[in-house]
Amino acid sequence: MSGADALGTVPAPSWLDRLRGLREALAARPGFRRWAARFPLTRPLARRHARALFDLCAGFVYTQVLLACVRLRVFAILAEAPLATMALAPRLGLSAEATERLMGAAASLRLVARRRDGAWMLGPLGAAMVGNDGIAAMVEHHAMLYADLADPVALLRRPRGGTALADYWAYAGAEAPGAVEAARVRDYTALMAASQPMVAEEVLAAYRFDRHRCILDVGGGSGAFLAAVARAAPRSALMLFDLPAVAEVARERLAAAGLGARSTIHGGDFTRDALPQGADLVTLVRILHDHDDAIAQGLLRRIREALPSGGRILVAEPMAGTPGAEPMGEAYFGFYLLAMGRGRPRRAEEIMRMLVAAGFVRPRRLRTATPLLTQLVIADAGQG
Ligand SMILES: C[S@@+](CC[C@H](N)C(=O)[O-])C[C@H]1O[C@@H](n2cnc3c(N)ncnc32)[C@H](O)[C@@H]1O
Repeated sequence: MSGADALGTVPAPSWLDRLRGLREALAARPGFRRWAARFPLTRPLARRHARALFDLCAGFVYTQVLLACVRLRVFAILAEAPLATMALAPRLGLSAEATERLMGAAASLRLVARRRDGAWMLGPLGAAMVGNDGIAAMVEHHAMLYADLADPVALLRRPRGGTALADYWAYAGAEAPGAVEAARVRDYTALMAASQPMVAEEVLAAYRFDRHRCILDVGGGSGAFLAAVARAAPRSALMLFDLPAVAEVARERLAAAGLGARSTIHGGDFTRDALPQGADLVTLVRILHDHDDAIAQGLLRRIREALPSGGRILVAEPMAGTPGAEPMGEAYFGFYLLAMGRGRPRRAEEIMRMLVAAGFVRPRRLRTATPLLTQLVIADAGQG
């Protein structure tokens, strides 16, 4: 909420807001914009703004270019070897003309690049997608979000639910999440497992897990994160808690990874059931933002109850207000979770306040290499 009171009266603006107001009032005048676009000192800024605004208007087209590249396996094909249009076209199942059209668009987005001899090679962004099944899976998954966002005003006005994403994330609107059937958790659990390695890499580089005797991953999905933790903390016992249908998948996956003897799997509903005791570290990876405040706060309280004094909680998820990646929080996750029908992105400071309200002490942030992917907050279970 803003600083406005219940009647909507806004307090006097700060001098900085006054300056901003003046600048935007000028920019809102077409005559000033025409002048700024020609005047040498303001021209670079005017061009940057025009480009940023164009990118906002056209972003959905860029996304579809990326989707076409993913569906046609362009990056995997060019990772084998650069190819000329005539050789690439049959691999993509496109005409030479359509291949040129797609590659030209992808080159302008730095997904691919044209060599001096005319052959197509990977561009810097396409290269970053090679071998990263998690990004490709998210690009495919976005087809659903794209459909839900077709009429954003209607989405903002309608009651929750009735969207493709609310149906996909079966727990989001369920009266009794614990009763959600296996068939309804399969797809999201596979998507989470595919995108988990990039998150686990960030978290493991930022925090030492081998100082803990027993680690409980709440909402641990199929165990992809716990399996990565197991390698970094070979002597720690492992516990996972998730909905019963997901817990079954985790049991099989961890057993197949040779971690059956080290891990205990618990099926349940963390909005109602007590969490298992015995861990000195509880991890919550990509969980809190999926839930409204009351559920999220209740979950933190349950975790505090399950931890001994001196135990610790680690929260890892993309957070609002990430410097340099602000649209990822408020715009992307804000609207993704709106379509899903539950939850909201929170700032690290807000999560720290919630942790204190749940009885944790010394909440603090840990630095990650790519805050866009995940930020980290830890806190300790105080006495009592
Ligand atoms: C977004 S996924 C994250 C999975 C995993 N932590 C990861 O990062 O890959 C959220 C997880 O929370 C689980 N979950 C949601 N609501 C739950 C509830 N009420 N009780 C137990 N688990 C729940 C889901 O089944 C899902 O596995």
